[in-house]
Amino acid sequence: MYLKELTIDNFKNLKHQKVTFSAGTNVIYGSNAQGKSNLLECIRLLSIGKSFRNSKNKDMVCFDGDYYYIKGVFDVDGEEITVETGYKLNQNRFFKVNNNKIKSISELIGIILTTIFSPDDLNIVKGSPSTRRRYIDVSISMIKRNYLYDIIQYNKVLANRNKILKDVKFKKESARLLDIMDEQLSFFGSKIIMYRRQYISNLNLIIKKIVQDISSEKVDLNYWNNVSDEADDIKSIKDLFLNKLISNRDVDIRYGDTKYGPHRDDVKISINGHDSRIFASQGQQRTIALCLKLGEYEIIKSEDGESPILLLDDVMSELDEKRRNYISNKVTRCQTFVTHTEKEDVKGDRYFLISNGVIIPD
Ligand SMILES: Nc1ncnc2c1ncn2[C@@H]1O[C@H](COP(=O)(O)OP(=O)(O)OP(=O)(O)O)[C@@H](O)[C@H]1O
Repeated sequence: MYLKELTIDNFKNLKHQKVTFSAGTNVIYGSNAQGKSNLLECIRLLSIGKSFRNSKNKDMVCFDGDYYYIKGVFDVDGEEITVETGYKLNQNRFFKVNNNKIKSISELIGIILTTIFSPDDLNIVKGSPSTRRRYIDVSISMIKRNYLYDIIQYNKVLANRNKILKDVKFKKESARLLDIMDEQLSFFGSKIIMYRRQYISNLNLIIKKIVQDISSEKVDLNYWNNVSDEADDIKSIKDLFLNKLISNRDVDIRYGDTKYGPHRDDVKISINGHDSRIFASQGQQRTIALCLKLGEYEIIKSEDGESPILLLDDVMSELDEKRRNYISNKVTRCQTFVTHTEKEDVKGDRYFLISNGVIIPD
């Protein structure tokens, strides 16, 4: 799959422009703060419906404008697919696929596959469990169509359950409501746990191979959750989860919060047998982050049959030659966007200079 043409209007410092790209490697170069990452942000937004820099909608609107609009024309297995998004200040954002409005991001994710490498990937290794959950959830959503829907539903039920738990006027009706919510929470939660367990076990196998190729370290991923250590079929996980919710209900009421469930999940990453959050050096953290992303790329490719579009945001300069070559050899025959300050440093099929928000093909 590849992005053929991108139309951008008022997205951050990128004013109105239409650009066509190569199906191979597109090198986006230019000085600092010219709009290179903003361009990758547009492409990622069309793929997962969210900014990879966690920008809010209003912050993505150009300072002197009141809306932004992005349209990408993609080739997916020979078929042309158009994805559009737009936002006007104080209105709702919209997404369209082939001119049809879609209701939820869960219908968008998985159509245009992308994997992004950015310096912020280090946070997956050293950040909080929620950062690792987000990384895993986006990766799984790309390949499992209903996964994001399950997550959204789970979070809605969880928020309602916590609201009831905190309600000082806890009554008999509240107990009945909690019965219904525990049933729903265990229904959606068991699916999330099962998919995460399968995905992380698969990723762990792939990463072990990648690590061997690029370093002498030993990296291990372990899925951690407080519902079930072993069970990997939905029914057993659901029963275990429901029992925990019911038996812990009094404690949950006391704390006004739900103790058990995938909202507390983590991925424990160890390097040479030690917790990477505490013991990994900067260089080792970078190696792990790179392997996590390469692993994600491999899984999406093998599950979908199509290579995701690769977005390499300012990462080449941080890697040594061995790792740069490894990426280049690994990701052949897929469309790539690489941002860099110097044109000469990166081999590409087409080059684009970005200057003050204007994309100029060479
Ligand atoms: N809403 C906005 N409206 C206009 N400009 C914005 C907006 N948000 C960010 N910018 C500008 O976009 C520019 C940053 O663009 P970007 O992050 O893409 O830079 P870059 O070329 O990747 O730089 P670097 O090489 O330093 O990473 C900054 O000048 C910033 O002020």
